[in-house]
Amino acid sequence: MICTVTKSELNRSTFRTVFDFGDREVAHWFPGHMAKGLKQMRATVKNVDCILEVHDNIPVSGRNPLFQESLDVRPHLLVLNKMDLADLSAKNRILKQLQRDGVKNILFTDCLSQRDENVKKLVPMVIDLIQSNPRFHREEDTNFCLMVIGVPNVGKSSLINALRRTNLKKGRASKVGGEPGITKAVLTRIQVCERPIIHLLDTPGVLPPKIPSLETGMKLALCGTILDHLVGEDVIADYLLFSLNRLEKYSYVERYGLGEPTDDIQQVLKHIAVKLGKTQRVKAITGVGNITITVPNYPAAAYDFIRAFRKGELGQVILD
Ligand SMILES: Nc1nc2c(ncn2[C@@H]2O[C@H](COP(=O)(O)OP(=O)(O)OP(=O)(O)O)[C@@H](O)[C@H]2O)c(=O)[nH]1
Repeated sequence: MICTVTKSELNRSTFRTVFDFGDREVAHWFPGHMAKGLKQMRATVKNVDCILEVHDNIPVSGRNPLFQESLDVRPHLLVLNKMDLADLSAKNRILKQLQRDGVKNILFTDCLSQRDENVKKLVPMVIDLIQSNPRFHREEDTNFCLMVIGVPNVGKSSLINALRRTNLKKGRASKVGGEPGITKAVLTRIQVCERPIIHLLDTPGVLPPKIPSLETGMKLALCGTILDHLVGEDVIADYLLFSLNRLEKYSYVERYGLGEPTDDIQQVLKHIAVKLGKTQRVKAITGVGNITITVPNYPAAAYDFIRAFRKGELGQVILD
């Protein structure tokens, strides 16, 4: 049998199979003030009928085991948001994995879409869940109260806005931000449905992500859960390239005019910088005097590469 291996395939066979995280210290990646939320959430949970736990394209390792330990006393719906950015061919595998972890109720959403059918299903699902579980001291109350929780930047505020848009035809109530931790730890009740009356407790639900390994930490960083500068945009960009190659998502090659997949982040960033005109003129001292040379602005290119991924422009991906 004749087996033809292209030059590009041969190159790819030399790509990294493991990422070298170095001796980074994840302990400092998560600002302490966010951990305070958990205490507040524990105190609040007794006034809640159902918990909406929101996650994005790290649906398994992005979850915080503290949730199961301290908040899993109420009916629970896991909302996997940003599904427009996810590779849905992995959906069944993820569902099985989550079911093995004891998660029974799961809904996939895209909160930015005005026509997401699953956002419409959320209220009926929640009502079903509440009515099939004991409500204890809240049995007489005809109004329902939900709590939204999740690690930063997964779209909790966007979900609240989508629910208001869908069920009340109302606009934004919750501030949406691209930086993790924009939702402040203040308890706010936001109405999301008229019949029955359903309120959501916005904002206390920022769980500090549990970072059991550098790999999980880097996935969280890639999805914008951790402030970029705490991890380093250069290393996030390199981990992004590593992940795209591992998942065989090669659309970056054409987008940045690279010719073929590469495992070399400097090469990718150089192309991005040139393509986007993100170059800097710097002075260099040579043996024959000072000259000005043009060099790629690597930080700006890294920033652009990461942003493109988060907007789904480098393909649909599930990192778990
Ligand atoms: N593509 C896509 N982006 C989304 C979706 N939902 C939210 N986003 C974006 O994700 C970013 C974070 O959204 P927020 O709603 O502020 O997230 P949050 O969980 O409230 O954030 P914190 O306040 O940091 O806890 C924003 O840039 C949103 O536009 C979605 O379904 N799809």
